[in-house]
Amino acid sequence: MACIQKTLRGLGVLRQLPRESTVNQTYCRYASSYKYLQVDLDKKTKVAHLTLARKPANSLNCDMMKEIAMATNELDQDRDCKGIIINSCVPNIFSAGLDLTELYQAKELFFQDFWRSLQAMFSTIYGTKVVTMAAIEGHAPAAGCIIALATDYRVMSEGKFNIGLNESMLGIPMNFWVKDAFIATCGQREGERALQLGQMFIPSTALQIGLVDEVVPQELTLPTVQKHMKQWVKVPGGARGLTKSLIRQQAMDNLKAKADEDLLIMTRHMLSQPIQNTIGAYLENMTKKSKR
Ligand SMILES: CCCC/C=C/CC(=O)SCCNC(=O)CCNC(=O)[C@H](O)C(C)(C)COP(=O)(O)OP(=O)(O)OC[C@H]1O[C@@H](n2cnc3c(N)ncnc32)[C@H](O)[C@@H]1OP(=O)(O)O
Repeated sequence: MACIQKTLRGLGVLRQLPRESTVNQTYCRYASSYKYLQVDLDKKTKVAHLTLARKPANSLNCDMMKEIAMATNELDQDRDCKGIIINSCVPNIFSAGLDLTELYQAKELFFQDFWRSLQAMFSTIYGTKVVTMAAIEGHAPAAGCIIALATDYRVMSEGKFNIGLNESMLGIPMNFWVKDAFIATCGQREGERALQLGQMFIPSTALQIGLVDEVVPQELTLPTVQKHMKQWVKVPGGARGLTKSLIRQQAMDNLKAKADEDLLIMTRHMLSQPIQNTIGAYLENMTKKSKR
């Protein structure tokens, strides 16, 4: 965790937050600290719910990604927290991925802050020693899928929802740490196919390729995650946490070592005219669609 804090501090993401605003002895809510999240920690079960709450689609703007990193870090530091469930309060959408309105015609300095915040959000969730699970009750494209990939266990709702890394289809080339996380989860062959094609998956296919661990009716999604979490937090935390670090440390070290390089490459790509044109056209389509 020292590594996560160092990364966050380096990225200017970590700031002093109030330790907690206590509602009562067994239930505490960090929500007052966050604009785009609700964070509730049940001190009795030692399980926190980190609920994405940026309507209308939980698109990830720079501040929201910073908040997710800070909240995860804060929970990681809290002795009363053994598990974090990430879910959404937006019906049928887990997260619509990066906020394209912030990416469109972004200035270089802002983009750098934005990308560092994405790196920090991922590495904080991926690197925390506490158990993390995603209750995916709707769409999870691109960076929405990245949040889910960073967790230890994913349950998705049945329905007409999509999950996956569609970056190629948006003209955005894949980067190394997202590719690594996808391949670690779904394997080399699936990675070669899905990442080149920018494929999105319906829940049953996501289950087949191992992108999610379970698919259940929507109303059972959160209860199913809560049931699994109850089991996982029973495992002695020291041993489980060290085992998790052992498995994820290499990826964390790679990201830390190559974060600047990733930023440089992605700045060049994302601010290039062809990608900006694609994002502009995509935004125009979304506006037309919602006017219909
Ligand atoms: C190697 C790179 C690593 C990381 C890179 C990641 C790249 C990204 O994350 S780029 C973002 C990719 N995201 C998408 O392609 C999804 C785009 N959105 C959708 O497909 C749909 O919105 C949805 C399937 C998520 C939901 O569809 P639904 O019909 O329910 O809602 P909409 O009417 O489409 O959207 C509601 C509302 O939200 C706005 N919005 C949706 N997505 C975004 C977004 N990514 N950024 C900004 N705003 C978004 C949409 O315009 C609507 O706004 P209004 O109600 O104000 O019109």
